[in-house]
Amino acid sequence: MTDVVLSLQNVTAGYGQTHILRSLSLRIERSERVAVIGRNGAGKTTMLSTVMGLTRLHGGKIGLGGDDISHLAPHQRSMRGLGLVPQTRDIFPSLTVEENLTAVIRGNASLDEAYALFPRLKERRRNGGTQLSGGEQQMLAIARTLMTEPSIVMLDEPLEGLAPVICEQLMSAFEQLAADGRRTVILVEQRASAALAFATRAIVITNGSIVYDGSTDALKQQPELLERHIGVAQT
Ligand SMILES: Nc1ncnc2c1ncn2[C@@H]1O[C@H](COP(=O)(O)OP(=O)(O)OP(=O)(O)O)[C@@H](O)[C@H]1O
Repeated sequence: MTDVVLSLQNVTAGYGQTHILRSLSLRIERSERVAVIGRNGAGKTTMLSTVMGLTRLHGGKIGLGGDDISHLAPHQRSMRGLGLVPQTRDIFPSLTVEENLTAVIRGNASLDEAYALFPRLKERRRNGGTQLSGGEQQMLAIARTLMTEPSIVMLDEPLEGLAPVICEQLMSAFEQLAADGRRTVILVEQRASAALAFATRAIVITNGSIVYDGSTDALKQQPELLERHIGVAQT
């Protein structure tokens, strides 16, 4: 039996009158690890922001659990378990690490859990957002989203601009997030090789349309498809 937690049905969305996503459909099941990959400008960020309610939906439906959330505001989607870690990180620069976390904490979320995932944040808990390195800011952005107790965590290019050693730490944190099956993780990444190593399912987007949706293992067996839609340099 399938347990679909997130569904997009013929979703068309964009900015102003411009359509970026073109009749996009997909169904994601509980505890899946999904990589969304594609070239710059393919529409990956637009897909996440449309799911979160931050981009205008021109047509189609978005379902969360059994409910149609197409017309809910972003905070209502957050209350229902959607969590987005935006590419822009959006931490509060004038607050300390701990204040950033406590400002959004909800339900049973705990600082201890966030600090266990990112011990570096505990060391830096009294530092202001602007005093953090890029990697620490990314850790804080992720931890902050976890404070809202999401059942679906959407990460938008979390590795962008970070040193390889930090990327490894973040990838290991994503493993922990997904490990116990409590959360569905959707990872949008330019670094396709890292995303494909993490995920069991891959979605490739080109020009706002899905050109591949299937297992990562099967995708890895199709280098010509990867080259055409992502570029060898990105993998
Ligand atoms: N706020 C906006 N207003 C108008 N057009 C936008 C806006 N944000 C993105 N776009 C356009 O939408 C298209 C898809 O952009 P999007 O950011 O979703 O792509 P992406 O696959 O996430 O790429 P990247 O890896 O560069 O972030 C691009 O043509 C982009 O220029």
